Amino acid sequence: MIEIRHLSKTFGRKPAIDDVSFVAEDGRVTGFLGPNGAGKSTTMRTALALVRPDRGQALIDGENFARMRSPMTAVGSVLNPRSAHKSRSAYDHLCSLAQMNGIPESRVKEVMDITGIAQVAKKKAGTFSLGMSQRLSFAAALLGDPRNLILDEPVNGLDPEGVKWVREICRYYASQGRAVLLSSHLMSEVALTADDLVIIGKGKIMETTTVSHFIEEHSIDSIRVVTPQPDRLTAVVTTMAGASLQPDPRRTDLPEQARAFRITGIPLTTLADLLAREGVVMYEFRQEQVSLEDAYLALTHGEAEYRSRTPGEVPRPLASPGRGTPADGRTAIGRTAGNPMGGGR
Ligand SMILES: Nc1ncnc2c1ncn2[C@@H]1O[C@H](COP(=O)(O)OP(=O)(O)OP(=O)(O)O)[C@@H](O)[C@H]1O
Repeated sequence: MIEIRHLSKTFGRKPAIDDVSFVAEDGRVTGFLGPNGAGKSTTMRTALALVRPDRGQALIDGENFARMRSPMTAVGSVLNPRSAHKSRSAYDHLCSLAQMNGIPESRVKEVMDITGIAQVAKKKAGTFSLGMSQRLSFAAALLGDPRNLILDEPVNGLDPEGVKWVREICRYYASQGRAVLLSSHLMSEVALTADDLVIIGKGKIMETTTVSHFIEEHSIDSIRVVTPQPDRLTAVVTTMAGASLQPDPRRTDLPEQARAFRITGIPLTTLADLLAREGVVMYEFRQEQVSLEDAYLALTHGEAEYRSRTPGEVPRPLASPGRGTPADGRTAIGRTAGNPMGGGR
């Protein structure tokens, strides 16, 4: 069990985490979800005594990591896929970790098989792709057959088979009664893997719940209707108690006179019958579910430290005629607006 109790840490003047508390229970995968810079890594690194907190404490099976006699059997961690010495082979890297921690060499072979890197055992870690490096990090984490796993964005750089494998490893360890704490900024990934959910934004815990409860709470059914008669549609829907209608901004190849709406609070069949009876013309009529990713983004909106913008949202500097400026005064977005994806730090 991993217990995070009232952890706070400020770097310089900036609080990275502020009074963070939650428990990753045995036998469950706990998804630790938050946008970039939310404080996930700081929390995990504090639990592993790599960051000293200003306040609070983190306990693994009731013990402080820094005071553990046999840390590798208590907790395995995947923090940085490129942590192995570049000029060492994967095998030598794992052997030296095993030796330092009193783990038999036979376990090195086992974890290489489990993580699928046995074939590249003699290759230098520096030549590994990001995905292979991530597998090597996992091999190191599993060496001590740990009772707990702390995994910081473990699917980064993995191919679909690797992503599925991480999911299976997490589920397998949880099924054995161990605690798995898994960070991600992708709700879709966490929803497929985790039982419990801790959502963090700007260093503060925003929600602790279970994945199934989050799905139940946030999966709202809506009906998308496209019609050339928006006034008639609005008039019909507003007569229905509990129904509400909003314009749907996703205008995918609509005829000019058509408008798209999202309608909630009314069963699909009731609405279909009503619109047919009233003779409202429809070009499109279908049920949609708000995706979990949308619900999560709505929850953490405003909590992201680094937000990307689409090229259209980035203000264009006024074009002054000169070298490289098209003759008609247009500016080239890619050149003038920087990286439209933003995001990194
Ligand atoms: N060693 C450090 N020195 C200064 N600031 C730091 C340090 N480590 C983290 N921070 C800052 O603390 C905040 C939280 O960062 P953290 O890495 O914990 O977030 P995160 O949720 O893991 O983000 P990401 O998903 O991008 O990895 C950020 O503002 C970050 O810049």
